Parts: sequence; C-alpha cells; structure tokens
Amino acid sequence: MLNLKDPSLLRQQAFIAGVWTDADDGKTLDVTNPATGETLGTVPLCSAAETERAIAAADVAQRAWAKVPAKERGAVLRKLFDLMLANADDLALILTSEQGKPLAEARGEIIYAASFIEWFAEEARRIYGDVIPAPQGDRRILAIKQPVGTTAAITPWNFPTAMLTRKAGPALAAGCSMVVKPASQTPYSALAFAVLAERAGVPKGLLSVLTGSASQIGGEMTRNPLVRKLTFTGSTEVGRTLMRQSADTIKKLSLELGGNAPFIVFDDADLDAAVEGAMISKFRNTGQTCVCANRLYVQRGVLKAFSDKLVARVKALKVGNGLDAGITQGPLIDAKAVAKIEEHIADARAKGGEVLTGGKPHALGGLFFEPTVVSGATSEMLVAVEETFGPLAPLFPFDTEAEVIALANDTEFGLAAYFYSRDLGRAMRVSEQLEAGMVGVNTGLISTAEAPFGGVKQSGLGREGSKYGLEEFLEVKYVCLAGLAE
Ligand SMILES: NC(=O)C1=CN([C@@H]2O[C@H](COP(=O)(O)OP(=O)(O)OC[C@H]3O[C@@H](n4cnc5c(N)ncnc54)[C@H](OP(=O)(O)O)[C@@H]3O)[C@@H](O)[C@H]2O)C=CC1
Ligand SMILES: O=C(O)[C@H](O)CS(=O)(=O)O
Repeated sequence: MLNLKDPSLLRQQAFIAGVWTDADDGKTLDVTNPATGETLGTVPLCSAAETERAIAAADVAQRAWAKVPAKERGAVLRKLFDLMLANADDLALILTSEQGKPLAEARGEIIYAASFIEWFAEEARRIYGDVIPAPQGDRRILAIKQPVGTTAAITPWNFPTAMLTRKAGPALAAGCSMVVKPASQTPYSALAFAVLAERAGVPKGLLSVLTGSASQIGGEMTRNPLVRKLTFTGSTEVGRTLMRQSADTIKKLSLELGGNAPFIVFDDADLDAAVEGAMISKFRNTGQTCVCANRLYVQRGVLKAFSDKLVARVKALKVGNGLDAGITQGPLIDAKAVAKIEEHIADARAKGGEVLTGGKPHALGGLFFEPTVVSGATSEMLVAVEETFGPLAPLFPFDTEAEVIALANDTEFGLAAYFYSRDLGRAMRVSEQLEAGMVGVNTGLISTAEAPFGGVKQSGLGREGSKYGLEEFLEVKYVCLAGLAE
C-alpha cells in the first residue's frame, strides 16, 4: 500500500450517509496504478440501492444545513481548506498513484483544488438578493437567493480532486447537499476528500461518495426526484446521456464537457512566450485536460522558428512514473487513450503530416507514450475534429487573421482557446470572435478559482468557480410583500 503519513486517508469503502461502508452485496472493483499496472486496492461496487439511501440522507441533511448561518457554513469550508493543505503531501501521493500525473503536478492540483474550497468559504457570506422598487406604494418586491437543495455530482479521472472541489465547494457554501460519484479509475482521491470533510465538521449525510457502477449510480442520480441538480465533468457523449436522463425530473444541470482548443501564434507574437504557453497548455497532465491546446495554428512567417523551438522543448520532456524525481510526463490513463493518440498520429501521417519528434509508444512500454509534434497538419485530419486527450501537438500553418478565426471556430466544441499577439487591437478583435467560453491571451494556463470556467456550444452548460459558480447552486425566489399601506 501507499506510504502515507496518515494511512487513514486511504479508504477502501464508500462514504454513504455519514457511514463508511461496503457495497450491499460486498462486491468490489480494483483500482490500479497506470504507471505500473499494479493493483492499489479495491473500492465497493455500489449500485442504485446505495445511491438511493445516500440521496435520502442528503435531502434530510440539506434542510438542516440550509438553516445554518452562512458564516458558519463558511467556517466549516475554511476548516476543510486548512485540512487539505495540511494533508497535501498524502493527497498528492494518492492522486499520482491512481491517476499517474507527476507528483509535482499532483501537489499543484491539491493546492488548486483546495483554492475552490477557500474561495467558496468566502463567497458563502456574499449570497446577496435584491430589493426592487415596486410599482405600487403598498408593496415591496424582494428577490432572495436560496439553495437549490439536494445535488449530485459525477467527476472525471483527469483531475479527481479539483473537479470534485469545484463542485462540492459552491454546493456546500450555498447550503446544498451533494452525492458524488468519482471516476472508477480514481476513487481514492474523492474518498480522502470525504475523510477530511468529515473531520472539518461537514454534517452527517450532507456529503456522500459512492464508488461503482456509473450507469447504476448515475441512473439513480438522474431518476430520483429528490435530486434537484446534477453537475457533471467528463466527455460530451456522457454529458448528452445524463442530460437526456435528467429531463424527466427537470433537473438543473452544469455540464463541463469535451473541448478542442485552438492555440494560435501570430507572427507578431513573443515566440519564446508562445512556446512556453504551448508547452503548459498542451502537455499538462500528459495532454489529458479538457482545456489542452488540441490544434496549434502558426502564422506562416514564424512557423519554422516556432516549430524548432517547440520541438527542442518537447524532446526535453521526461517520461516515466510520476512518483520518480524529475519526471514531467506520466502515463496515459488507459489502453483506450493510447489507441486514440496512435490513431490520430497514423491518420495525420496518412494525410501528409510529418512527425518531427515522438510518434509512438514509449520504450518504457505500458501506458507511456512519446510526446509528439506533427507538422503539416490540415483540417482533413482527425486531430482537427476530435479531442486527442494525449501528448500530441499538431502544427497547422495559416496566413491571415480572418482565415485562422474561421479555422479555430470550425468545431462543435467551444471550451477554451488561446492566442499570442502583441497587437492590442488584434487581442480584442480575436478574443471577441473566438467561439469559446474561455480565451487565454499570451498565456496557456487560465484555470483559477476566481475565474468562470466553462464552455459554449457542445462543450457544456454553466460556469464553475468565480461568483458565477455559486449561482449554479442557487435559486432566485421572488417575494411580493403587499398590504403595507397605513
Ligand atoms: N470540460 C471539462 O472540464 C472536462 C472534460 N473532460 C472530458 O471527458 C473526457 C475524458 O474524461 P473521462 O473521464 O474519460 O470521461 P467520461 O465521460 O467517460 O467519464 C467521466 C465520468 O462519467 C462517468 N460515467 C461514464 N458513463 C456514465 C453513465 N452512463 N452514467 C453516469 N456516469 C457515467 C464515469 O464513471 P466511470 O469512471 O465509472 O466510467 C466518470 O466518473 C474527454 O472528452 C474530456 O475532454 C474531462 C475532464 C474535464
Ligand atoms: O478537467 C479538466 O481538464 C480541468 O478542467 C482542467 S483545469 O481546470 O485544471 O484547467
């Protein structure tokens, strides 16, 4: 098992209605380390029955929690934030072991994840309503904000802690309860979070974490009328399924789905800054983030210089087990992910692309893959229309601003977009025309708790983080106070 300072953070049971428990039928599923293939342990294979119990308990706990003054709710979240920081080393070790990212990145995720708890601990006390001037003198119009109620969350494997706190933080701050299903590949991070939430004083039943059957647990979450909101981060395909399943009970939805981010380098860019931005945007988490640069468009006049600089940096990446010192690229999450990047590279080659570095599974074997740069990419390639979700940087040449904006927007996705230019007019023109929920100008790293994270088109619904993230867990109630005349 893992060499943790606090071994009690590694839980092999689900957390249901404040009780650590096995699945009703005792069944379990294995959790493996993607770097080594070794089994780390097991977690319960929960189904609909356990989920129903968790939802029922969440509904009772939420009604009490909504009555707790906002300042007290914020204090519990602040304590949880402090506990996350105090246990950051253990949380990072758990994360790297089940997800694969280098330990330094895992620790960065824990700090990032904790920042959502800190942010919403503060925001809890700023849930303001309105008093609106009424058209008649004997009445007053109030718009008050109230918690949505019992909520459910389904989270992905690529940021198993941050995607959880980006949902649980605003939910608890708003006075809601939450039943969570983490990805089956990375359940331990969510269960460790539940340990700390319990220690921070999150009331019994307010937060549950169920591991196991996605379709069974998700099916109960979307079917059960007590669940008033579902928040999901993952693929667009599963997002569509959940949206359909939620329609019968008209649930509020937050969907953070797939992306296909363009990364544009204009010929007036600071090329060294652009290469730096491309490296962080493309290769963070071994290219397994929804906001990764998926298509790199480089204006023809700087293509050779940018390409040479980028290839030199990519060649310097260190592939290996994220627990080993100096490693900057971990394994992909599973064999399906390896097959996808191989398919994208083979397709690019078949359509005229040239591999400048990488291009095949790493000599380490298993789920390790060589960080890859392909030149001569075109709109006819799979890399232009599908999210690779791996360490592949395809370079697309372009000539004019109008041309590249049309190319960048030619996708059903619209999560993140990036461009480098030192022209102020271009910075505003291009930012306003790119069809994305988030635009990075002269930066490849935009995610932070203070900012609204989310997409347009088929990249999702709603925003997470910032003050907007809290609104996702609130309802506006109109109160008309009449008969006030003397
Ligand atoms: N916009 C964003 O912020 C993000 C988007 N993504 C996108 O997700 C994809 C990769 O992540 P990945 O985790 O594989 O995505 P998936 O959509 O396959 O899985 C995400 C979560 O959904 C669960 N799930 C899968 N099928 C169902 C179902 N039928 N009912 C209920 N829950 C279900 C999974 O459970 P289980 O593990 O048990 O199968 C997991 O917890 C990429 O397209 C990426 O762009 C990923 C992260 C962030
Ligand atoms: O799941 C993801 O890809 C995250 O949203 C990426 S980020 O929030 O760390 O940018």
